[in-house]
Amino acid sequence: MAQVKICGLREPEHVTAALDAGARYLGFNFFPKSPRAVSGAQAAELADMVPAGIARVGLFVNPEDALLESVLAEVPLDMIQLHGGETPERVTEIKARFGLPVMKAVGIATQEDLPQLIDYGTVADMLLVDAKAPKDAVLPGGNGLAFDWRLLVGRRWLKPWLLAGGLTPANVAEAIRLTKAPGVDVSSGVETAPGQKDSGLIRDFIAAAKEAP
Ligand SMILES: O=C(O)c1ccccc1N[C@@H]1O[C@H](COP(=O)(O)O)[C@@H](O)[C@H]1O
Repeated sequence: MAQVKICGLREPEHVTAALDAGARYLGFNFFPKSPRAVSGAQAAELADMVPAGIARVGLFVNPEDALLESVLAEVPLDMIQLHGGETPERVTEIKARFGLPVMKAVGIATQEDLPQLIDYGTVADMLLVDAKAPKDAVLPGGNGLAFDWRLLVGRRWLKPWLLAGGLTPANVAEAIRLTKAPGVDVSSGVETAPGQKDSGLIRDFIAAAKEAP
């Protein structure tokens, strides 16, 4: 059964909805330009609601050490998600310095992008296979854009991975069926407007992912 990450949570009711429906990963966004960004204090309150066994993931984009230090001093995260242009060397450095597993996002548009998944698979603990953001996008993820999932058919990576990018309650089962993704990650597909999560959509998404063949 596919595991589910709900990303960009900001409200206690949506954390409860995700936990009750069976999410395995909950994402808190620390990228200031995102409509889903939370402060350390907000995230600490949400993180306290999460039982053992469910991973609290902090999303960062090209973070400096000072940001990681200040967030980790306040929020008990279980994993760091790196969603910018962090190099493999920077992934290794962050893992060593902060002692947490790292999930590295890789943007995919064409098959030329796929070798990055091999490179990052040697250093990251998990891979997040997302749609490549448009060149002029403000956000490097969370844009509700999908890529051609057929690029992933028959591929295997060195590390556990999640599929992301434009997933919704309506298309997630087909995405899992086609790619055989062991897990999926969603942000805008469970929202009614940017940054506005919806408990019903969260439940529908998780149910559809768990029922996927
Ligand atoms: O969600 C955001 O605002 C965001 C900002 C900066 C980097 C990544 C972000 N979100 C991640 O992108 C994937 C895909 O998003 P979507 O479902 O297509 O909206 C999401 O799962 C987050 O991990």
